[in-house]
Amino acid sequence: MGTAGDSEKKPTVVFVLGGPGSGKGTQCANIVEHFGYTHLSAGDLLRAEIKSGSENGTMIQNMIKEGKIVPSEVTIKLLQKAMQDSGNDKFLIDGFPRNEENRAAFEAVTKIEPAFVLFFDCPEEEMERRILSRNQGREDDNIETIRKRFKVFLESSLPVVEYYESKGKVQKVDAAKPIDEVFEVVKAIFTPKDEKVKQHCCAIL
Ligand SMILES: Nc1ncnc2c1ncn2[C@@H]1O[C@H](COP(=O)(O)OP(=O)(O)O)[C@@H](O)[C@H]1O
Ligand SMILES: Nc1ccn([C@@H]2O[C@H](COP(=O)(O)OP(=O)(O)O)[C@@H](O)[C@H]2O)c(=O)n1
Ligand SMILES: [Mg+2]
Repeated sequence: MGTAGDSEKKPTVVFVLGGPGSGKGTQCANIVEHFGYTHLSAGDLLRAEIKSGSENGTMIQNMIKEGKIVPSEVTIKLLQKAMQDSGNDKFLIDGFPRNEENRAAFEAVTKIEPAFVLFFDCPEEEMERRILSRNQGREDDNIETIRKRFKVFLESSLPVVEYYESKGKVQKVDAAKPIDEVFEVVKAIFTPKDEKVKQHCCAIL
């Protein structure tokens, strides 16, 4: 029962990374529908924690407003609880790890290595356009905070992507294309290899 050395199988985790507005949440919803994963957005979990009136709420709210990254201890606890509550064993972890501290702590605490990292690559101007027309009433979707989030993304989050790149674990997707075109590429990444062979055979028959 969760003790070291037992035979309990570790869950499958895919980290979904990309700049603010690159389409992580949008594509995760599509992946859930087609491939039976549970979608856990670190940002959504932090926003729910603020709403719940938790003692960390004010701290989290201030950090999000400034585009800063919340200490991993807080975020990892929320992720672990959501994983347990889901009853599933396949997870898309969206917007996490966002810095080296997030990454190292998650690995140390959960002992889980991601199966791979899905990275949405999108130019900043396009991400800015998308966030400014997102209309989700988010306190951090204003131009001042957006600029700060872009800076944090370049300085702290991209190095995490590079770390996984050096381990050969990154599946990079051109996220500047329309939603359905991005999903075609994403779908191919999640489709098991034997299925792809089958589809290819059917296509040429
Ligand atoms: N490929 C795309 N092309 C145009 N708009 C998109 C695309 N993907 C997402 N969007 C829109 O851009 C906004 C940001 O997408 P979202 O999934 O919330 O990104 P993220 O979670 O990476 O911040 C949303 O309003 C969404 O509908
Ligand atoms: N791992 C994470 C993820 C998000 N966050 C905070 O939550 C904010 C919003 O994250 P998000 O993933 O919902 O944002 P988008 O990339 O979806 O636009 C970030 O700018 C951070 O302030 C965090 O502190 N740590
Ligand atoms: Mg999101």
